[in-house]
Amino acid sequence: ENEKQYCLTLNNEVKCENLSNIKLSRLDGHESGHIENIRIEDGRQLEMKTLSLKPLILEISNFLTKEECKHLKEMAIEEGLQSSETHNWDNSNRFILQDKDNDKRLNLEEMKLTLMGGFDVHLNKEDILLMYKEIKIDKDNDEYITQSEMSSFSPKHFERYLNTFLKTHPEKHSRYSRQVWLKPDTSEDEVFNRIINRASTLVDLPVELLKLSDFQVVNYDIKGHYHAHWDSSGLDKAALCCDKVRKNNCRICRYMTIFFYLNDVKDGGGTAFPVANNETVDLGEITKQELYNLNEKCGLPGLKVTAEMGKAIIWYNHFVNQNLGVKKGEKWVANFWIKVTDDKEDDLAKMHKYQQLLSKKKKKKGKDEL
Ligand SMILES: O=C(O)CCC(=O)C(=O)O
Ligand SMILES: [Fe+2]
Repeated sequence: ENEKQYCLTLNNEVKCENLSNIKLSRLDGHESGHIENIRIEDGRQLEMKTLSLKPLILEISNFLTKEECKHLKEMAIEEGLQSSETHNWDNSNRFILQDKDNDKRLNLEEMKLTLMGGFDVHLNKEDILLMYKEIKIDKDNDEYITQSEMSSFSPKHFERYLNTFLKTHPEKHSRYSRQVWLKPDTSEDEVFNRIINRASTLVDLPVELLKLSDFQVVNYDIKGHYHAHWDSSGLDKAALCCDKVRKNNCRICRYMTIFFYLNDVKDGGGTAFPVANNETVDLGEITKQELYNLNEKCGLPGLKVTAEMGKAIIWYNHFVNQNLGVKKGEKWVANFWIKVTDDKEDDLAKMHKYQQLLSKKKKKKGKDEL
């Protein structure tokens, strides 16, 4: 009866409810192409279009105004963008020899997987053969690397070579961009907070949840891209969500992604979902056909979304997505990754606490203004 109450903000209203009454809402899908009119807080009427049902992907053009896009870009520049690395090259603990067939040597395919895991690079056979030649590892030229051929090489040797190689082959990066985290929880920026509020209304999730989530602005230059990937980790792993444990083996728990395009790209720069609008997804096939590799596969088949300033797309995670690379101009986007762990009570407690903090701040501001 005396169940604990949690207070959360939605549509500018704080509501307090029992744990069991609070549900994580999820927008409904309609058939692909379906358009629903929505009205946002500044009075503008927008269209929300269903792009895919499986997974649910929705598109809202002009969700952000030109000024808001510009503002987010400026905030990012002020904060300082840094090269995106999906993997920390300093610790080579992901460099694990992928001797799949257990024959105590690596064939080209196995080396490819080894380097992909260790350094987030997408190499083809020619790239690897060139590397063998340059670093003189394949002594007998048989395209196999045996234990003895490997013995005088360490991950550092590969790393050094690949660093140089990637400078002239940026398309072989798994992710080639610059990025910066903006901080929704502590930011007092009015425009940013307005955007967060609008997004909260759009996806029908409390402001506190969005404010405790991850917001990242990304800038792509020519050849900038991000290969197909998951925005969230798989559920099957025996690890805790990264919020609770800041360990190497934690799971990234992102319930959904709200994705913003902050400029019009002159050529290229779309986002591809290679397995969208599919009833069944065969992960083995994705890997085998390298559907995640945009250089080789150009993001086909599946859904492609063009980059247009102010457009927002939202989707619920646990399916693959991919982009197409910038051909001309540059590309600015922002990811709003909505984090939900597997512990509802803990999430709500955090949000509730944050809600109290927010309302305290508001009150204080009010007093100061008098
Ligand atoms: O830039 C894009 O189109 C997609 C980027 C993306 O998926 C990501 O940053 O996680
Ligand atoms: Fe992504």
